[in-house]
Amino acid sequence: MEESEIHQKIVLNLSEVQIETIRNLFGFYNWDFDDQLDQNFGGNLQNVGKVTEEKGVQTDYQTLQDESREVQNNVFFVEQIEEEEECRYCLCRPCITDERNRQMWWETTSVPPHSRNRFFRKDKFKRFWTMLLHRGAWSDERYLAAKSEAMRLDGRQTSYELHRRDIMPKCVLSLKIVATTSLGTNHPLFTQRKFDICIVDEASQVLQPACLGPLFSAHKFVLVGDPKQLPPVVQCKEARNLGMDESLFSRLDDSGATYELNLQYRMNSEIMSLSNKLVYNGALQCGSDKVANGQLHLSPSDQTEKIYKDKPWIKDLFISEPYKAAILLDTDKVPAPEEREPSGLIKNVTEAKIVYHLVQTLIKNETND
Ligand SMILES: Nc1ncnc2c1ncn2[C@@H]1O[C@H](COP(=O)(O)OP(=O)(O)OP(=O)(O)O)[C@@H](O)[C@H]1O
Repeated sequence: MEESEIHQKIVLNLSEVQIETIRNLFGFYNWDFDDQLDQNFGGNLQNVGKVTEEKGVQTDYQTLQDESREVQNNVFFVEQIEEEEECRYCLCRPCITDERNRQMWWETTSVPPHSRNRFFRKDKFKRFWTMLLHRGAWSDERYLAAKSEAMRLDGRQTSYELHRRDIMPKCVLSLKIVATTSLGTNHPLFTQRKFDICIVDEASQVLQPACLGPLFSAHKFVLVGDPKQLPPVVQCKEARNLGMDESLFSRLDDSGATYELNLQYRMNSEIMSLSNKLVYNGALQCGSDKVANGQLHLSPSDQTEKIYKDKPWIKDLFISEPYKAAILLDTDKVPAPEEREPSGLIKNVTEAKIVYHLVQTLIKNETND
């Protein structure tokens, strides 16, 4: 090992509980350590930056540094209109998170997003919060008062002291409909307000602990799911045997509480009969005659005719007859054997080629269906 590597510092940004644990551990083994708290960031981010910069890794601290430079060039400058009322949440005149005023900061493209924030929403959202940081919002008395009130209101006491997004602008708090993943509901938006109804889609595939989280943010809930589809994926056999793959939907499923939706609009009657015979015991119905009799009408182009000449089996598949709505292709005699790659993945090149030809034929038809 290189000498320089041996003397590298490891610097962490920690919660109080983690600090206490590490102190005890280091004390027990009599190891040296320094507490280096940075007041501005609530942790020792500066040192994280120093250590990882040497290794050429981009860090949040570096991003902040880059952003600070940009701030000097007024990238985060938000025009303040004195006559407007100041928003008590974002401390701007007028409120910049209001949909009408969004363009005042939203369109800035000169700051490259951090690699972890490259998705559109995260990137824009992060810029907004960084901008508030540079406006000194986090140390403003009004912000601190609102923050302690938010902490008082949050019965769940999630780790607020490290969370800069605990104060939501009024316009965000008052959104009527919010979509999220089950695990996304520890976001302050959900801890600081209660919704009328929480609708959990695909609830029969969500683990019970994950499904319960969002329900605490609403007065009523509706679970939407299909217990005949896959249950939650639990890889551990022991956990499965102990019932971990039972969804909240299955647990609460009861004729008094469950309303069955039997009309479907996605398959014609021929395709539906497969599902009905295999799974739903005849309960599924087509929502309309149009759906029941729906067919794909293909208008072969010159290119399709050429494909049909070379591969007559494809022409046979695409005949527009109701009885041809669901076709099973038996590749046993082709043959189309499966191959296992060294990584353990299974592939079937011949079947992939068949799918390729079918898709090509569909694309080359002159149809708008
Ligand atoms: N009332 C309706 N009239 C016409 N088409 C509809 C109607 N309801 C649903 N559809 C169509 O049926 C298809 C399936 O609908 P949707 O995705 O809402 O079903 P779902 O039960 O949520 O499916 P999943 O099993 O994927 O959760 C869509 O193409 C949708 O446009």
